[in-house]
Amino acid sequence: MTTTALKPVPVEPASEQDGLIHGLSVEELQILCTKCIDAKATAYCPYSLFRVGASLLLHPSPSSTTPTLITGANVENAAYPVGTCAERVAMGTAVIQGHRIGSFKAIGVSTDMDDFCSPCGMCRQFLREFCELETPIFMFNKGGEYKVKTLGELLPMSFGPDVLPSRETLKKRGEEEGRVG
Ligand SMILES: O=c1ccn([C@H]2C[C@H](O)[C@@H](CO)O2)c(=O)[nH]1
Ligand SMILES: [Zn+2]
Repeated sequence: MTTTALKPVPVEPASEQDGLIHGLSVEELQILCTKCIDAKATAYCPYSLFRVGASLLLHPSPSSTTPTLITGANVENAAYPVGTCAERVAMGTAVIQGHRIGSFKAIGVSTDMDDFCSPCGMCRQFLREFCELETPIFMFNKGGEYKVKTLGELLPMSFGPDVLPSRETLKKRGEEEGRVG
């Protein structure tokens, strides 16, 4: 299932350096855009009828000749809150394939709207577990135009695994304080 590739066009100045857009080549940005638009077609959203597609671009491995992407789409449920967003479906898929922090070069999100849809708060936190704060999130509208923000911009002063003391520290502290759990 493929869409005619829409050309990604920024609607705001995007950071460009050495011919790269937020660190992505024109080819990588094109495939990030195409993949999240294609993924949108796989959404299960009979309740909201609001299709969302997400794509995760992996950092290239030394042996890879073409960009590698993992995709997801929103999956809803008759019990509405049980439904899952496209971003978490994509990231969950990546995680079970063994990817972790350091794997992800960029994230793409697309909808059928003229406007730009940014990941919800729950997805921002979910992504925070596995992405650097510098990771760019490209938000594409239905025409392939985009706005881009880093995860850190979308989730300032965030809480992440780095904040938690190690299990060893917690255990030791618990023992010192005479706590059981
Ligand atoms: O960034 C977003 C925002 C919403 N949705 C989904 C959740 C629900 O299925 C539908 C309407 O909120 O869109 C996503 O997948 N990603
Ligand atoms: Zn979400």
